Amino acid sequence: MANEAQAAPTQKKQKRRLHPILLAGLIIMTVVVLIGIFAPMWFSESANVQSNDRRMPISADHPLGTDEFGRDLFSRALVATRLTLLLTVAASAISVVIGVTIGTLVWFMPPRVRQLIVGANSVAVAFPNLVIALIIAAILGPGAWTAAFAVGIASVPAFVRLTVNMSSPIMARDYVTTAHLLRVSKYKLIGRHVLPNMAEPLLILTASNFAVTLVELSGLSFIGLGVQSPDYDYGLLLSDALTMIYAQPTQVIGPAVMIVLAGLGAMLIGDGLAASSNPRTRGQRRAMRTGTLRPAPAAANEQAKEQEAAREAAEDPEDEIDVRVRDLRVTAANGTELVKGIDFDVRRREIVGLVGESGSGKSLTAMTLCGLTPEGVTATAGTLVAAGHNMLEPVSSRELAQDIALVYQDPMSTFNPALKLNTQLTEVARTHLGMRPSRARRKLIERFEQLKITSPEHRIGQHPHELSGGMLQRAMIASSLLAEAKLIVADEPTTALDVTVQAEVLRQFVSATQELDASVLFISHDLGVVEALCDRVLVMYRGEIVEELTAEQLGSRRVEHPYTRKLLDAAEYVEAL
Ligand SMILES: Nc1ncnc2c1ncn2[C@@H]1O[C@H](COP(=O)(O)OP(=O)(O)OP(=O)(O)O)[C@@H](O)[C@H]1O
Repeated sequence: MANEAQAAPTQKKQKRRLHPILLAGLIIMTVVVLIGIFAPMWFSESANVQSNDRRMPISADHPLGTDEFGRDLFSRALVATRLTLLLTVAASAISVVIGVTIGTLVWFMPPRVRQLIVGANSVAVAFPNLVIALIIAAILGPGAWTAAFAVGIASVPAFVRLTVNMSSPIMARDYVTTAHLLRVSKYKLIGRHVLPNMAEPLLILTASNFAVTLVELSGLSFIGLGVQSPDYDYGLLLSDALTMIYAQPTQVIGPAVMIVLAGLGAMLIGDGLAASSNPRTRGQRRAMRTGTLRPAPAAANEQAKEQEAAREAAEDPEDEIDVRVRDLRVTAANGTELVKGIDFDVRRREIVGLVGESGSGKSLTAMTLCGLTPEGVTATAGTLVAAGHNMLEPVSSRELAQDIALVYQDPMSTFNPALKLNTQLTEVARTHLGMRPSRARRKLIERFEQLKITSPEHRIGQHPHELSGGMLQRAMIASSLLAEAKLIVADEPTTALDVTVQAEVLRQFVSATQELDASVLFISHDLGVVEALCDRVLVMYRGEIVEELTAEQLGSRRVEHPYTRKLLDAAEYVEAL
């Protein structure tokens, strides 16, 4: 208990910790913004008033020297920050507002018009932003705000694409359909249901795009299409410096450093946001760093003995253990015990079913086993070994991604709607197994064929919203087989499948796992499926494993616990209907 009490405040403190990349980006960006606010107040005179100290070299008075009019170059680089930031913010706002508006409104247009707009947008995305910005700026003529407009418009297609892809699965959700039927106005529908559900990826794109916008605006000013003298931004300062590059090369330092600093800050914020929102890394941080998963407060030597036994078992070829769980407890924030000290093993090549009614704790067990303890709960265990890894100690995400594959219950929320299937499903194989993209693609097509996905070559080039729920579920199973993991944890992997394809998909799934020598923890409500598929079955009831059965015992109905009996009776009743 003392352990628990001590851990709680630490947990609270660590929960607020930002991702290090995001923190670095925010610090850099804060410095740049402060420069933008205060530099024009403090350095305006030395930056703008001409003096006789012309072309002075670097000195204590002039850290970057002076230009041909005697103006301090250090001050000019700092003062230029405000206009540069203002123009970048304006351009970014144009891209976001117009892009998101078009991307959401297309869903209220007739299908043909929508296809036309989405098609035209795909063509626009293929053009480099800078080329589009140059054309618009050349048509509108030179000027700071016309350059901001041109650069802003050039990034609109990227936002349209993201919004269309993100909003597509949201528009198909039941609550949106219901709101539509209830005649909720389209603006309310967008504001209440669509935009909040895609705020995170939009924020990531906005931050990353900010850096690109800043560089493009500087580029336009550099070639004379952006900010015009006597105003100046980083681009114009660089342009002035270029004419003096041989006589006074130090003149480029100020604007160059500032462009890099501001761009780096924005990029790091984008990357940091993306890393924080990645479920795999986010789960790992929660599990490993926030202390939501920790060793049970048992006697330390007892625990060490258990873990040693688990390691030995894993090394013994006669008795290979892929999963060993001892005294796993999951507790909600209000103190309710959701999983109450369960024990089980899964041996190599074994398929173990975990059955139980809704809310019995199956998913919590599976997620905690994979190091993905959900937010709001605390897990403790005496031993927790998954795919040979001691999950109570930090395990690298690379090793986890390689050795444990997860098939989630809800395929719709698992996929990134902005990426094509090939890109996201082959990610682990490419990045962690070092597979060449062409090989990963070929293997994915083979797995799609094995799982009866029609036109696999065409399907892998599609976005998730273009596939049905059942197809996505099969695609997810296919990707779990691609990584050649040692342990596959499948949480209701066939719920969205038609019964006619379910049997065939499960057969192929089993034969693939055998071919890969993988062990499987298979979670299901369906006793029939579990009976046909699994070597052993664990029956879970209100957070406890109440009975463990072999497939044979289940088949011959030799069960003891009244709850298992009830489950069987219910399954037979459904079959008889
Ligand atoms: N993050 C959480 N915070 C608090 N309680 C939770 C959390 N996740 C799950 N629970 C609760 O824990 C219990 C077990 O949930 P779990 O998702 O493991 O059930 P399950 O057996 O997998 O059910 P289902 O088959 O419906 O998915 C439920 O009462 C659920 O409400």
